[in-house]
Amino acid sequence: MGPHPAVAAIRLAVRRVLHDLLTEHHRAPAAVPHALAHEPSPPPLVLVACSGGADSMALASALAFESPKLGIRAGGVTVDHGLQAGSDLRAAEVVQRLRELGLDPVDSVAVTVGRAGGPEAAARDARYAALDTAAERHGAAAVLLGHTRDDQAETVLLGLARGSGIRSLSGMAAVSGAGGRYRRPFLELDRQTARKACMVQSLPVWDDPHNADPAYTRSRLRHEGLPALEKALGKGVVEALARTAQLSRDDADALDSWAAQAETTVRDAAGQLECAKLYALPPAVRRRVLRRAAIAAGAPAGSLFARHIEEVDRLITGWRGQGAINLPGKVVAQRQGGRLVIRQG
Ligand SMILES: Nc1ncnc2c1ncn2[C@@H]1O[C@H](COP(=O)(O)OP(=O)(O)OP(=O)(O)O)[C@@H](O)[C@H]1O
Repeated sequence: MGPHPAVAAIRLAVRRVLHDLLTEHHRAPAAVPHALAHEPSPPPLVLVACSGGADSMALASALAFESPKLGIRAGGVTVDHGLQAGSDLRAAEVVQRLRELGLDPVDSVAVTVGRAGGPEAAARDARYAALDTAAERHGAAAVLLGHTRDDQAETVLLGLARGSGIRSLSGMAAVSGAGGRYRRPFLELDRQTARKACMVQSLPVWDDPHNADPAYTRSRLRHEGLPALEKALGKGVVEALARTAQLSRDDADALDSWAAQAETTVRDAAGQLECAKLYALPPAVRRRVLRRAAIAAGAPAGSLFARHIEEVDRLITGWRGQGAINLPGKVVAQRQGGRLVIRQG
């Protein structure tokens, strides 16, 4: 008898990603010192980022099962955010569970969570910094994350509520980070399947109380927003939102490359942006050109919002002699004799 369907599903999802990694590894093996150049390159190491929750425990179990069959080394990292009493004990417990699955090396990394951008963003920044460091320390080829289709649907809704265009609707990528380090094998799998896979394999899981705390936006969305949407629109809404993410990502990539090309055609010989040529571009491309120009002038991408770009756009499409527009990073945009000048002032 084969494994339970939920276990088969998580293993298949992980196997696909491991196959991709092996193909990439054989195509571009890591640089080796000259003396070792003739020896076979060591098998790649893949780490699972594990909170101890159902999604990442399911991921760890599937990695532990699939990696030896493909000659891949598998390890794990858990990050202790230090946000709850006893979080160090919980991290130690996760380490033990990962070792019991046969993963090696397994690390627990304690981080200090700052305040920048709010509690969720600060914890995320600290977590990714710790995962980056762990991956580099061990020379890992990839770090697997347990984001599911449900997480993706939540991310799309959060982007939609920000009102900043299709890039923010495109959610999380299956491959991201420096050199494609982060992989999300469960992005097309629902949370229930991951949880079920843990249950049937008798894997103990830890339910993060933050996930149920209504003080957090994502938690409210998970427990109130999405269930209300499902009630109104039907069960397929999560899948539809996840599909929206993929379609939006492709559209956003296409528009970005269009804008990169257009930018070279709207500058004069001195490199200044010509307002008439900007005016002739489709709005979606023009706004991207303006955003690129503002970032090139020194505006930090993370602080540059849709409303900033709309104001700059009005210098082109709604010109009535407005003054200079102040942008984040002390960048100023102003119209001067048919040219749009964007510079740090
Ligand atoms: N403390 C942590 N240590 C290591 N990895 C983490 C930690 N917290 C989250 N991750 C990684 O990020 C992924 C997404 O985490 P998040 O908390 O957003 O989702 P989740 O649905 O609660 O996941 P999980 O059920 O695995 O905790 C996790 O599946 C895991 O891979």
